[in-house]
Amino acid sequence: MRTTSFLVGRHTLIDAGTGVGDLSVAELSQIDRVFLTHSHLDHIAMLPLLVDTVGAMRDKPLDVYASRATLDILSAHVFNWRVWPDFREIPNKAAPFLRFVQFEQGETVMPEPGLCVTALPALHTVPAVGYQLDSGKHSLVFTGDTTINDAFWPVINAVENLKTLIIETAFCNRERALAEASRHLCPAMLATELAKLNRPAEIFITHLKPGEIELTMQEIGEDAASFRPKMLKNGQMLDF
Ligand SMILES: Nc1ncnc2c1ncn2[C@@H]1O[C@@H]2COP(=O)(O)O[C@H]2[C@H]1O
Repeated sequence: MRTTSFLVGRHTLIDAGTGVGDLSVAELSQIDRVFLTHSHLDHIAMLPLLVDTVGAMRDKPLDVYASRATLDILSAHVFNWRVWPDFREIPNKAAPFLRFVQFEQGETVMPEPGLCVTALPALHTVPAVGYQLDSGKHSLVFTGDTTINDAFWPVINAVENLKTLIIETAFCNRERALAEASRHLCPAMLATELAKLNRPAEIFITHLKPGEIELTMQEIGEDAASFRPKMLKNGQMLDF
C-alpha cells in the first residue's frame, strides 16, 4: 500500500506519504524540499523518517513548505519531542536538518529553475491546498485531498498551459455519505467537478481507497467518460 507522494525532478517532493519508501537513500538525500497539501498521516507519514535518515548526509536543511495551519499541526503533534524529535533544533538551531517555510494558498514560489509552485484552494476536513506545478512549458495541477469546491475551478481554468490534472476520487458511489463526511470525492461528485473544467487536460485519478479501486474506476468510466480519466499508477512518470 502506497500513499500520496510525488517526486518532481530530483529535489522537490509533493507530500510525503508512504510512496517515499520506494526511493533509495541516495535519492532521498537529494530531496531539498517538501510541499505538503495537508497534515493527514497518509500525506506526511514519511517526513519524520526522511529527515532522520538524510539529515546528517546533507549540507542544508530539508525545507517543508505548508500553510501556517499545517505547520502548527506538525509542530504540536509530530515534531514535539514526544512523537518525534524536533529536527528544527537538531543538530542545532543555527544549522538544523529541518526548516519550516510558511506558504499559503494563492502564493507562488520558484524553488528551483524551471519550477514554479502555486498553492491552490482545496476543501478537506483539515486545512488543505492543492498545487500547480509550472515548468514554464506546461502545468500539472494536483488537487490534493478535496471535496466539491467551486473556488478551485476558476483558478484552474485560468491556467493557460494546463496539461495534466491529477484529481482525487477516494470512494466509490456507494460510499458517497463517507466521501461527503470525510470531504473527499466519489465518481458522481467527480463528474460534477469535472463539468466545471473548461480547458483540455489529461486527467489522472489518485487517492483511490484500497479495496474499492476497480469499482471506483469502473464508475468513473461511466460517470465521467467524456474526460477519459485514467488511474495514476504507482511509479508512473509524467512529463510537463
Ligand atoms: N467520519 C469520518 N470522517 C473523516 N474521515 C473518516 C471518517 N470515517 C472514516 N474516515 C476515514 O479516515 C480517513 C482519514 O484520511 P482521509 O481523509 O484520506 O480519508 C479518511 C476516511 O477514509
